[in-house]
Amino acid sequence: MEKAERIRVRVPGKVNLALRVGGRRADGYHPLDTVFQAVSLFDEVEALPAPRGVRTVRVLGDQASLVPTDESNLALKAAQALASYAGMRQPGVELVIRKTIPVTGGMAGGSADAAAALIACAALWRIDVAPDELAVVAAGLGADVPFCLMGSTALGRGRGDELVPMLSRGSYHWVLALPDVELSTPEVFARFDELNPDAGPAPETPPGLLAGLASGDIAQVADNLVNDLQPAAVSLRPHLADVLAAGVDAGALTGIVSGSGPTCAFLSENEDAAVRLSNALAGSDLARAVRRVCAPVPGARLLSC
Ligand SMILES: C[C@](O)(CO)[C@H](O)COP(=O)(O)OP(=O)(O)OC[C@H]1O[C@@H](n2ccc(N)nc2=O)[C@H](O)[C@@H]1O
Ligand SMILES: Nc1ncnc2c1ncn2[C@@H]1O[C@H](COP(=O)(O)OP(=O)(O)OP(=O)(O)O)[C@@H](O)[C@H]1O
Repeated sequence: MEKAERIRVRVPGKVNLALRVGGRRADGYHPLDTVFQAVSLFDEVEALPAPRGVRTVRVLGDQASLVPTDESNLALKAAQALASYAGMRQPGVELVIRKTIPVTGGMAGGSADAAAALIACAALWRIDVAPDELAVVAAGLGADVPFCLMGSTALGRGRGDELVPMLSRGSYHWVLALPDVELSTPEVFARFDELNPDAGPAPETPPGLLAGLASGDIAQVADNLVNDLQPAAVSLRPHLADVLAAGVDAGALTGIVSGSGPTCAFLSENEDAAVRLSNALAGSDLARAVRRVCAPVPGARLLSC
C-alpha cells in the first residue's frame, strides 16, 4: 500500500520593529509603514490527504481551545483561497496545527497558520504556484499573511502587505512576555483612531532603525524601536505599562508592545543578557509565560521529514 503523504510546514511569528500608523482609510484599514522581523517562535501546520470536498482542521497546543475549527479558521480559509485561485473543485485536506505562537498575542499567529497552510496545500495538491502569486493570495487573507510567507526582515507599506525585503545584519535576542490579558487587533486600531483623530499618512520608519539594522548595531536598533499602536494598547490594558517597565528594570535594552499586543517584546544586548532577563521576568507574576527567541528567521518553509 502507498504510504500516506505527510506534509509539514514550519512558520514563525513576528514582531514589528517599527509600526507607524496613519489615519483610518475609507475601507477601514490604516496605512502603515512598518518593519517586520520574524522570530524563532514557530507554529507547525501539517496537511494530510482527505476525500474530495472534505476540509477539516485540528488545533493542538496550550491555547488550542481559543482557536476556531470551523470555516473561520484562517488556515482553512487559506486552503479555500488556494483551491479557488488554482481553479480546483473541492480538493480535500486534513490540516493539523501545532500552536506555539500566542493566540491573539499581536505576533500574527493566525496569519502564520494561513501562510503555512498555503504552502502545505500547494504541496499536497501539487499546485505549481510562483512565490509572487502566492503573495497575492496571501494578501487577500490578511495584512500580515504575506510577511509570514516571506520571513526574515522586511519593510511593509500599504496595509502592511506591500513588502520589500530588507538588509539586516546581526542576530537579535528577544524576550517575549505574554501577559494574561486579551486584546483584539480591531479594538486596538479603533482606540488608535480615538487617540489620533487627525492622523494623516503613516509617519516614516525612523532612519536610525534602518541604519542600525543595516550595520547590525543592536543598541541603535533598540533606540529606534517604535510602535504607534502602543499608547492605544496600553490605554486599553494599563497592566502592559507595568510589564514594559519591569523588563527594562530587569536589564532589557528596551521594550515594546508587539504589533497590536498584548505580547511585550524586550530586546537584549546578547544571549546571556536575554537568559538573565527571561529568568527575572519568569520569576515575576506579570506574565502568564515568558519566551526567549532569536531573530531574524526565514518565513514559512516545508520540513523535509
Ligand atoms: C497590527 C499588525 O499585526 C501589524 O503588523 C497588523 O496591522 C494586523 O494585521 P492582521 O491581523 O493580519 O490584519 P487583518 O486580519 O487584515 O485585519 C484585522 C483588522 O485589523 C485592522 N487593520 C489591520 C491592518 C491595517 N493595516 N489596518 C487596520 O486597521 C482592521 O480593523 C482589520 O479589520
Ligand atoms: N489558525 C488560527 N490561529 C490563531 N487564531 C486564529 C486562527 N484562525 C482564526 N483565528 C482567530 O483569529 C483571531 C486573531 O488571532 P491571532 O492569533 O492571529 O491574533 P494576533 O496574533 O493578535 O494577530 P495579528 O498580530 O496578526 O494582529 C482570533 O480571534 C483567533 O481566534
